[in-house]
Amino acid sequence: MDCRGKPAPGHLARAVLRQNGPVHDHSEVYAIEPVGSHSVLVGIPGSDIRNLVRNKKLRPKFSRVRAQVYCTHAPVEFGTHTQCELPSWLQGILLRNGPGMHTVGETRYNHWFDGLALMHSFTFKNGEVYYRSKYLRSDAYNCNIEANRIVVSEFGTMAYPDPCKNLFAKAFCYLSHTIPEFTDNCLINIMKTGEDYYATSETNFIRKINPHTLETLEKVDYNKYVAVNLATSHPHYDSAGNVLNMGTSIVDKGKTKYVIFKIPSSVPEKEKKLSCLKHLEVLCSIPSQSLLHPSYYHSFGVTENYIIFMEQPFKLDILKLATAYFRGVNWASCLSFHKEDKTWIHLIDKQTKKDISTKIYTDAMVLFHHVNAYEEDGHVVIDVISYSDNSLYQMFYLKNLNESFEENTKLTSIPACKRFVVPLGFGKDAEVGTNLVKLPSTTATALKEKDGNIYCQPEMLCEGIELPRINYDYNGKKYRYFYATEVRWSPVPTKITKYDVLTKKKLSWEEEHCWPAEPVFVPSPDLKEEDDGLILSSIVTSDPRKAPFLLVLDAKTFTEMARATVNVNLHLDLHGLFIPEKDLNAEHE
Ligand SMILES: CC1=C(/C=C/C(C)=C/C=C/C(C)=C/C=O)C(C)(C)CCC1
Ligand SMILES: [Fe+2]
Repeated sequence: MDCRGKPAPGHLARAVLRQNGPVHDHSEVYAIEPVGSHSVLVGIPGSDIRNLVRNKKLRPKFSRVRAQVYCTHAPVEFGTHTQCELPSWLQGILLRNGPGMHTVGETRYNHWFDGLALMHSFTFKNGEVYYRSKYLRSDAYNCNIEANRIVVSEFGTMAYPDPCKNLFAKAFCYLSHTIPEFTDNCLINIMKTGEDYYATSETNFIRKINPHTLETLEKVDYNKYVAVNLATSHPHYDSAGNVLNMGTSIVDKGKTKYVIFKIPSSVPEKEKKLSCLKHLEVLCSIPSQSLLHPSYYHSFGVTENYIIFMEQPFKLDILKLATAYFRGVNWASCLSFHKEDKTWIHLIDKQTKKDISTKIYTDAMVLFHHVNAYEEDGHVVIDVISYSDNSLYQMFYLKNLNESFEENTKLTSIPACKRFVVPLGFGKDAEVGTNLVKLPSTTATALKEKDGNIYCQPEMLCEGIELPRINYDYNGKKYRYFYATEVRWSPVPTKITKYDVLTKKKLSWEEEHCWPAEPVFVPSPDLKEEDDGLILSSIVTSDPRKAPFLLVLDAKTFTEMARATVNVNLHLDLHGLFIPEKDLNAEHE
């Protein structure tokens, strides 16, 4: 795919946020990009889902936007202005990613996860907040815009690039590769490698971006550096900033395996111009239980000494994937949940780079997000958010997200935060049937079975939460708090919650008509306790009279410190990261 793109929408709103100054400031705000021919999409009121729900017509395009900033104390009502308390140390960029455009010309994607990536940034600089959003100019985006219709397949939409061409020629082209060419519409997250930032999804492609301008840079194929067809968009980072990620290598040299790899955070001085990816190193691989049915996974866990991989029975069917194009079905239909199978818990020893030999398993489940994991007194504690089926993917079909979405999208299983505990001694000398978990703080169990396998049953921590985040300094370590959005029986989050895994108590923020995004924890520079810091979340509003805003909460008390109201339409997004000013390379500005 090498089609060249046309200018497309993007806008920047600048909002002055003065500390201890006037409590509200109706600042001059301007759009910086020429509004292109497709700009009408920028004018969609609110998030895509909100738009669908209210079934609004497209708004006319605009080239100027206004923003207001309100600095508030909690509890607040919209429009209440009190003294601003945004700390001066909050300097940097909150970068976010998610699906943004679901319609191209007359064609429409089927699934919310298909949307063309829209990146967002909130820049905190000298007491001012700047908001910017820009579509990722992926090849998928450029080809679609050029054709004025969807021509690149996404998760829930199979597209047919050239209907006028002989289908057999196309069929042959697809047959010659077992694994089809996947999209580079990197809509899920942002990854940092060294000084570079990438928009990421779950295919073999990532797209480098400029974190200051949100411009799209090189397209990188993981496959050039490591033999993977898929890779997660939830990598881990160690204290030196090295990236640890996992991908699936499908039927390569007759084998399907999960590959764990490291991308170093720096490259030798003489190679300064080269990307860290050139120094990617494979740490180890785990063979898939089945050649043609590898597990699907969205994230994985780490502790000080182990890498944790949950091989769940939510699986990709490779034969279905290879033939989906001719059968006229989407990639999503190649995933299926085998509820009668087990979920295998793999612990990979970082030192020996080997999967521990004991077989550890739990019941069938579907899991997307690991919350955190750590080692304690000879046990590995693994906190995840799991489902009892794959209804999550189902409910994000756009046909369900219409006016009656509350009825259509009732989850048949709600997300549950569960704690699994694996005893590291593996009960070599223990009797069959013994519970090997000796941690007094948990009700999770691990039973030794006749064949030496260990059967784990989790402790339920809480229900109805998704998009978990922690203070990342505690990643892989014993921790106490996580922050998440609260969802009940619908896909739309209505609260942000701080959960204390020790006391099982919750603190929440909510406001009428507010749909919060994933809460990002930013540690305070003089951090003494785990929750010394701020929570940043962008809030989409479901009432058109209420402007969306960036919310700043005190992570300790969960009280509101400030909100920056932006009079442009924010979209519901997926994931992102905060880049502290010290990590920003001023050269790119
Ligand atoms: C395109 C494509 C894929 C895309 C998956 C996506 C886009 C998943 C998004 C998951 C999210 C957002 C989960 C949230 O919890 C697959 C199935 C990996 C493989 C086939 C090609
Ligand atoms: Fe995710």
